[in-house]
Amino acid sequence: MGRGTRPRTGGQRAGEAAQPTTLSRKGRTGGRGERVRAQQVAPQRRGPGPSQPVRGRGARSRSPSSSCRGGPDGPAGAALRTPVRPGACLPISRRTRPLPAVAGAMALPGARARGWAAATKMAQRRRHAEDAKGFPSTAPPSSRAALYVHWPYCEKRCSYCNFNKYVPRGVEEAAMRSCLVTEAQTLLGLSGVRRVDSVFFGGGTPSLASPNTVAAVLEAVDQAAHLPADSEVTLEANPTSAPGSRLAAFGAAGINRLSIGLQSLDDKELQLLGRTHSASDALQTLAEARRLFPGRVSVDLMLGLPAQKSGPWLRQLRELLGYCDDHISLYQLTLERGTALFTQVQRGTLPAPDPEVAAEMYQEGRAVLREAGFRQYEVSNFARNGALSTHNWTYWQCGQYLGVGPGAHGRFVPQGAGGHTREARIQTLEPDNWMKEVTLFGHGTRKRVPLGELELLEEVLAMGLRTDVGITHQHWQRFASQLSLWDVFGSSQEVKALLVQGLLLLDHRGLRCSWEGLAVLDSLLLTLLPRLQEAWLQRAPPLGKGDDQMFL
Ligand SMILES: C[S@@+](CC[C@H](N)C(=O)[O-])C[C@H]1O[C@@H](n2cnc3c(N)ncnc32)[C@H](O)[C@@H]1O
Ligand SMILES: C[S@@+](CC[C@H](N)C(=O)[O-])C[C@H]1O[C@@H](n2cnc3c(N)ncnc32)[C@H](O)[C@@H]1O
Ligand code: SF4
Repeated sequence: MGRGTRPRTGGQRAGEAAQPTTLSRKGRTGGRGERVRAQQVAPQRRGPGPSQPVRGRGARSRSPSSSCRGGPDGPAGAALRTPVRPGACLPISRRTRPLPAVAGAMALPGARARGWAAATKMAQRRRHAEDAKGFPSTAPPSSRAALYVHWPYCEKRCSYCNFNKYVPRGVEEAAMRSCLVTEAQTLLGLSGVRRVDSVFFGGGTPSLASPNTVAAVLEAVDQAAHLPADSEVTLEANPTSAPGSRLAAFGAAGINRLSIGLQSLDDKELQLLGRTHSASDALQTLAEARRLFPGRVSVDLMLGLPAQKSGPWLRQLRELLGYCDDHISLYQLTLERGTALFTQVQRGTLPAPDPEVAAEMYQEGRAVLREAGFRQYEVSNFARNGALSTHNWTYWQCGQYLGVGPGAHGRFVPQGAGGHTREARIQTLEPDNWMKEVTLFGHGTRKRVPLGELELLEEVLAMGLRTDVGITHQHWQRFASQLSLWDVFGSSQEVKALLVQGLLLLDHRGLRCSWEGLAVLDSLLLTLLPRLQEAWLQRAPPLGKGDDQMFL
């Protein structure tokens, strides 16, 4: 099938948790407002607006998987117009408009003043204490979770970025640290989680935070739950904010995996993106990171920039192969309304990125990585030597995760809320407001949305198919014990057509995309999601409340 003959897409936007179809459903949030307040959620100010529903016409034409991290993202229909959208890793996408910088705060106090010794000591204490606790590694899913921590500050606004980030004059780091610790403790308590399998410090630019802050959060997590020494603990690092000595201090604080925002190996492109680093800065950081965290360094590389051509980009990728470690993420640029790049393209001072060229880059790029021994384990993510990101894997497998910090997202079953219903949560976006709320309530949750049965299944489908293993029968049954994958998809003629075209596989293992299918996942979901909705509505009535699903 030639290019352009079928709707193509690939995934979601870079760097976000691919998830909640739910938080973004119009009409669902309104009626819950009162209940939410009654549940003592911190007062709402503003935040991500409602996004497109998953069902209905608008939703069909956009990719559910494109809503990756904190809010609705790309324009409706982007999934059809855009050939591939590799990118994002987390659930919700965000319509988080960057808010004004925090004014009048002091410059980086905290760790720099205190030195790294405290951080190192804390990390060591954590490691030693764990054996004594004797936690079973086979804790039930309801008592396990991943934990995301959002550091909302950056040195400078990149021209393309619409994440929840702020460029302050200074940061009240001690206050921020204390609030992150408090919120982590509160959410761990609310969730009843007793074991944290991974922690991810994302942003913003968490490599601007002090290692003391990272250590304090990890210490709190370990005390409130249990953080095994071999848990994956990732930090996103920007090249210019992460010299070797600082990276080492993060290692001493408990970080054991780094995700470097390299973005490009072309200085002109880096300038266009408004990055503060050069290609040589990026390579130097990468080399230092590999020395300190061998086998546990990832790089983000962007594609589909205005005027970018496939040949030179592939040369960059090949060059990168000479320097990189065992994990690479390829993120297609999403032109975000409200960013400098969007305005430049809108005014015609820059050409719009060509989706056909981006599709070509993605297809050829993934082939290059395959040849180099990388497994494409997810739409945008490639690993060799088993270096998959376990944190992001939890999101794709619809495991529980807690979101700590301004604008963080989480999904977990709150204890004491009368049962097993999983909730999507989003924390208040603006850091000062979030800190006030954490101080008052112990957390800055601004929205809680219980996930309905069908919504959860839609997520299991849309998220699971992003991975190369797809959805096994066993995995599906954890969420839908009375509706098998065969029941849902086995008799659909439309699904059969996708199987015949070799885009999808449904067999004794479960449902998954083929290599070709993974690159056009969003278009497959246009068929699969409605089929799931139909089958779910026609299913035999459940025996009793909660009998047909486990919401874990
Ligand atoms: C851009 S991805 C980069 C991942 C990187 N390529 C890697 O392999 O580690 C950032 C990750 O942070 C997490 N994340 C980002 N924003 C988040 C948010 N607001 N709430 C929860 N998790 C978030 C997700 O796990 C997402 O995959
Ligand atoms: C939000 S950043 C946070 C980490 C760090 N500050 C950095 O810049 O690498 C995480 C990733 O999201 C990607 N990203 C942000 N906005 C994007 C967009 N509009 N399109 C594609 N990728 C984007 C960045 O390139 C980066 O690799
Ligand atoms: S440094 Fe990262 S989070 Fe900050 S503006 Fe740039 S891309 Fe966005």
